[in-house]
Amino acid sequence: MKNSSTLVLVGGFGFVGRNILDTIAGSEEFSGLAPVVIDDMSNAAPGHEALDLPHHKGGYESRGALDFLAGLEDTGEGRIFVFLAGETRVAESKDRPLDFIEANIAEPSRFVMEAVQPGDRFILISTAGALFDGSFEVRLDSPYCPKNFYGATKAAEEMILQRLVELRGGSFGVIRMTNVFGRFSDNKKSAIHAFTRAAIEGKSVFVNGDGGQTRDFIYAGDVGYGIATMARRLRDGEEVAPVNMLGSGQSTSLMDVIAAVEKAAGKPLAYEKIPATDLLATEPRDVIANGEDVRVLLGDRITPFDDAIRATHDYYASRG
Ligand SMILES: Cc1cn([C@H]2C[C@H](O)[C@@H](COP(=O)(O)OP(=O)(O)O[C@H]3O[C@@H](C)[C@H](O)[C@@H](O)[C@H]3O)O2)c(=O)[nH]c1=O
Repeated sequence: MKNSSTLVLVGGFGFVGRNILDTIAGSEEFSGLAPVVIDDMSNAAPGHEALDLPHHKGGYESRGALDFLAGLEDTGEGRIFVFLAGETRVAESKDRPLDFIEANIAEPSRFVMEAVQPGDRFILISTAGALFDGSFEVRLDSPYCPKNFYGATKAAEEMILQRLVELRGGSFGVIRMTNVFGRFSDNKKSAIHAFTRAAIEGKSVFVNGDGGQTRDFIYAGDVGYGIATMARRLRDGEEVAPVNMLGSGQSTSLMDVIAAVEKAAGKPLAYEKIPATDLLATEPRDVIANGEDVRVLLGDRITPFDDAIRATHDYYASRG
């Protein structure tokens, strides 16, 4: 039996990181991965205090984070980085574009130059929706055509970090995700989370446009499993593709999201349609990931949409 490999989750106490940690803690399959977390706590999901694992609370770009990495035991197996940090709000990227360059390109680049060592493996978490214009089914080899500034920074980040990681003697892979929803999303402002919280609290929501825009929504538990699986395959020396995608392979409109949230809540959700013309012009109308491509990491382990909405509703309902 090999030693465990250190799995460094940068931004690991946030929404997706917490789902990865949950997966790893819950299954023998991932016992070869020893997670550690670097997180500035700006988006930490509740309950991280109870997690018993090595961590550094502070920005990954700070000296303290690099010292933390240097102080970890060398298992002789090399490290696997999962880089989750960054700006993700499509709607905000047109208002403060330079923040997105700093958070999605400049700071991650500096981190790679300082932290990555020969033999390390680096997984960048990226977006499947925002890299493309929404006019075709997204495939692993689809050419970049972002419609918004956020997507442009993620495309640039993928290209730049790949080169930098390789310059540092590491190996690079990317996992692009469609719209993720589910447990530990307390700080997320995205549609399903906003709608679920509003349904529980009896509040009203805004629907941009006609609500006919579609997204490929994927349950966060599946995303946690998919990312942990890529890390586990790297650790075991299995062949992995440089570009990977996590999605459900199904498309759901915003109005269908409302119907599913109402079903889970057992009551109607009040909403108001607003034009939001400027914002909609910068978004893909439809996002769907190719069904075969998402099975590379997930196989058939894709949670049905209604079950995942119910689990999300129950998570919020239980939090009171
Ligand atoms: C939050 C919200 C969204 N919308 C609309 C905007 C979009 O057309 C659609 C989906 O919006 P969002 O859920 O915000 O996601 P989005 O489709 O804008 O996509 C993004 O999702 C983010 C979570 C990721 O970080 C990004 O990487 C990207 O995938 O719903 C509303 O109409 N009302 C709302 O209250």
